[in-house]
Amino acid sequence: MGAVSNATYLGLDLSTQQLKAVVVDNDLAVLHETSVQFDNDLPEFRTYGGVIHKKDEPHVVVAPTLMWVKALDMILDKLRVCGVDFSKVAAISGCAQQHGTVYWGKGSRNQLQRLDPAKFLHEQLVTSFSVSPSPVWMDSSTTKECRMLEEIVGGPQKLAEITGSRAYERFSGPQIAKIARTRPEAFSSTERISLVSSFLASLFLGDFAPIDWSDGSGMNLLNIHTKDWDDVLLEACGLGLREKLGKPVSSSSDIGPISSYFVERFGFDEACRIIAFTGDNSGSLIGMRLKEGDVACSLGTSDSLFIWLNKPKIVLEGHVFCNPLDDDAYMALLCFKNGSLTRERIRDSAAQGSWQIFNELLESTPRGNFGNLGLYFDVQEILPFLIGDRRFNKANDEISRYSSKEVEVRALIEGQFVAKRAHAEDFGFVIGPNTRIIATGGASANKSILQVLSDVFNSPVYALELANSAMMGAAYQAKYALSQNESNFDEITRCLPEPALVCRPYHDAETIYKSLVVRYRKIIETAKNKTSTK
Ligand SMILES: O=C(CO)[C@@H](O)[C@H](O)CF
Repeated sequence: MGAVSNATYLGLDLSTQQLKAVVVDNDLAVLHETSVQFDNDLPEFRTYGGVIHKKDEPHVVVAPTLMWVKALDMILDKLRVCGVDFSKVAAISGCAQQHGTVYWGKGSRNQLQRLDPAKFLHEQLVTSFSVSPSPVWMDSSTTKECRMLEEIVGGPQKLAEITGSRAYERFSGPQIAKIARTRPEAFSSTERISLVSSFLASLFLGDFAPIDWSDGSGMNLLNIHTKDWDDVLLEACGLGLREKLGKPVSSSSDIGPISSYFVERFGFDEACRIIAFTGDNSGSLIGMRLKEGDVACSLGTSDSLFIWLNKPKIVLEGHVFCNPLDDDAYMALLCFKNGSLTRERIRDSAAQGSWQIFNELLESTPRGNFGNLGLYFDVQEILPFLIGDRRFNKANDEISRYSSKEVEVRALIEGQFVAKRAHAEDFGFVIGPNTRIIATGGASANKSILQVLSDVFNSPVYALELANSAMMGAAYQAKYALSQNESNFDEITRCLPEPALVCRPYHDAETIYKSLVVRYRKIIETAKNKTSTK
């Protein structure tokens, strides 16, 4: 079918809380967009924020694999009811929450290859998974496996040099190693291990889809220089892992035709191509059309900062991933686990659950918040590795509560962004006079929050018309991958509007927040020392 003028492209984002889908035309304009919210639309799975926190196993966080399958059944029917003509879709790509792992049991490939178009996917795949529910990125129960991986290659610095990151609890390698150690029978009966991204691609492909280099960089298993698995790390995690993972591919690979299941059930053209799916942050980098020098700030379930890198660097905090658009480039990522769910907690406790009241409270307090600074970590934070709430007054005494709700609200938002700036500077992000912060994710629609982001980074903040940059990135990748022999990515996306300026920093911002960043560093050093001596 190729890139013909009336072609459309389907992009999906399987994020933590929902599955989102968008159909764009040949000019990448949105024709249809819809979503399936896991908690509300699939209540039978009893998730909160799309995940399940295991009560009897601290730090274990999972998500029902079959819920994701059922969400795909639902979202395609929602698109069909919206009037989408699937026969025009020339290519499909997607992205998904990173690091989560899906374990396909013995015989599941055969099931994928022989799906009955008269039935729902979830009816046919209910027995396909050897491990379910799936461990997801919010899990932090694999510290033992992290230390093992670092030790086997000669330490965290060496692991970061090979895979782009020191070992992190949420990364797929430590997660797989834990399954192999604690559930050896399930591990040995596993035919294929997918990331959440390649799992979703497998459904469309009707076969096991390969892991792409960019999302594969979030596993502590892929050598980001050779773009191949590191055998020492594979063997340390589990026997036969190379075969279970399959060969990783470039993120803009055409991985094959759509499964006949979708042709017969939904009317897709058999010429529709499936493009490799990738991680949600990589999808956002594509959707934001990030330029060198820009800093992307994604404000979602997790918050993340990322930049384009022309070459890798070795860091002990943060991550270097293979670039999803340019096979010779990279991207830097800093991830903060306590994002929107923490903001919603304080919205509910301090602002009666109303964003309007939240914003009024935020705007009623001065920059610097009378010297108060707060850190709010509902779940084990990644950067810094701390958990719990910590509130400090202007004398830097830790206190149990603030005197007013408006101080609490500002302490949350300033604390989240001061932490981001401190860790970004430690990583080597250059925040200078020409820096643009490009905001995306749900909270990027909140101008009051973006004003604090602008002040803390002393940089102007821009936002895209569409907050769902990861989903849009998937649609752009679908078209780009089909057309990359004729046009480069900039040419493909030139028709799109540039990010719009939302706010600029106040003149006093740099003075206020430069000192808050110093204070933040001292607070977390003290807190980490206290935690390590416990
Ligand atoms: O863990 C993360 C990145 O390393 C998060 O951004 C997840 O991808 C969110 F789904």
